[in-house]
Amino acid sequence: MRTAYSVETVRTAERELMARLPEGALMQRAAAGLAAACADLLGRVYGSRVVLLVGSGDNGGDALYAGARLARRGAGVTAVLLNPERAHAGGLAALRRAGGTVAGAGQGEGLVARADLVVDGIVGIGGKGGLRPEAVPLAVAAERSRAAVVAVDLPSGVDADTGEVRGAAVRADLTVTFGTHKPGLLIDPAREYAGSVRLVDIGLELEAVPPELEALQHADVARLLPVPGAESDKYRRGVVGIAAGSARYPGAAVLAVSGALRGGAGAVRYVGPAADAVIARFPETLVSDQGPAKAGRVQAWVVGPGAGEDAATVAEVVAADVPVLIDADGLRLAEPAAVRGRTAPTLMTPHAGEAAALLGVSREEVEGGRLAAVRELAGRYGAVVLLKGSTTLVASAGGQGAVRVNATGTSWLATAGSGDVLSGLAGSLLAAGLSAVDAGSCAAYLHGLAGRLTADGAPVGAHDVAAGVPAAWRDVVRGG
Ligand SMILES: NC(=O)C1=CN([C@@H]2O[C@H](COP(=O)(O)OP(=O)(O)OC[C@H]3O[C@@H](n4cnc5c(N)ncnc54)[C@H](OP(=O)(O)O)[C@@H]3O)[C@@H](O)[C@H]2O)[C@@H](O)CC1
Ligand SMILES: [K+]
Repeated sequence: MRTAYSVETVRTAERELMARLPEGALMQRAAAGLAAACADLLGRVYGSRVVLLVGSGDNGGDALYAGARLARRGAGVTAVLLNPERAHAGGLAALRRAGGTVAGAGQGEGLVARADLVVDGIVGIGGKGGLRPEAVPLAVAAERSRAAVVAVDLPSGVDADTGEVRGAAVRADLTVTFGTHKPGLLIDPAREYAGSVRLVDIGLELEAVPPELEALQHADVARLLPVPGAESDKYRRGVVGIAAGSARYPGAAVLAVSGALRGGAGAVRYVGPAADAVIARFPETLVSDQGPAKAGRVQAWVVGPGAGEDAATVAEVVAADVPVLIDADGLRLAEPAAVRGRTAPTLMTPHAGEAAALLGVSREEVEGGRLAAVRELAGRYGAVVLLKGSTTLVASAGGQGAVRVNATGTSWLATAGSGDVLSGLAGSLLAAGLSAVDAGSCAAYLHGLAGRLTADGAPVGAHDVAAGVPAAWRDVVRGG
């Protein structure tokens, strides 16, 4: 499991560790890891041109000490000081001793344009808001230049705790972060600014503290996925009910069923007006022309994909005493009080637009502040909420505790019907006995991986993604 901790938690752990270590030891650990990552990226350090962008805090100190290490290995290192009076004194002295030079902010843009490597030490976890105006031209020059850009701890200008980006921020090829991932490194939009992320262990002790974010890895998903025992029959493996599709949108039903068939349930039961289309494509589906309440036993329901205006079916499913996944039209049609009143687990799976409608805010607000939005929805509905997107988030019912973040997605998954497949898949995992948080996060993981494996750099349709789920599942259980 990969975890990310809030700045407040990092600060507390940092204080405790600093009290036990000689002064400056932590910064030296950070700088050593940073310099090693820079050297790896440069390939040849000797003779390379390195420009350090140095702000007034310890983030700049890390950059200066790392620059000193690179200068000792023969790099030409120049520090551009944004605030010369307040630059880290020890770091500056170390750089000078190693043969590095110092320039004012006015020379920065020209230096950046000619550099092989730019180290962004403008601001780290002490930052508030986007970049300040004096730092913006340097960030722009770094983006335009052919130099590799390495961010120290975080790309300057992004919010460490939320992943929000207000105004300009540095775009990095690599972020070298210390002690733990920060939430912003795993959540869009900030995640996109970070490039690839390298974690440097500086000895912070965080195991006893609850993280802000958790990201499942292959081994975690492999442990959670259902495995049928020798005694299993279809009912013991779980039956998932799909109440989806309409005369207008029969395809949503077909796609939800296609996901459900690959999610580990022993059988898929379909109720709704698209039974013919479903059976034609997937003859193994149990179809019923009765409503959900009369359809026969299921261990979990999926309701909403392509449901159109069928509020009665949504209400019937929401009243069921088994785990329920509510998606798409179902999110709009479900009575909030009925959802809140449920006692069995509920999993809601909105995309940003649907989440915005439920919260009464703009889509941009949800996309810019995904973590707050998913927690808020989970709190309001007392339900597990899976907020879809390039970094899908899953919040526990009530919105407290660690939020799961999924990073297996690919932008090729932004295709019509892809969400219907995800719903079926997650519903199937719910029926197989996973908790709503596990079902949602494992489904997002498999769905993202299936998208990657199937797309392999080319456009794919939602049905291809569903067909790719078994390969993703095998990849996970075989350890990648
Ligand atoms: N955690 C750990 O264990 C370790 C942490 N370490 C390192 O320390 C870093 C944190 O250092 P920090 O606390 O000195 O804060 P930092 O991020 O340098 O910025 C503060 C300065 O930035 C300024 N500023 C604020 N907002 C701004 C903006 N938007 N745009 C531009 N400037 C802005 C603000 O200026 P002021 O408001 O005072 O004028 C203030 O002076 C951390 O990220 C990591 O790199 C490692 O060395 C070792 C172990
Ligand atoms: K930085």
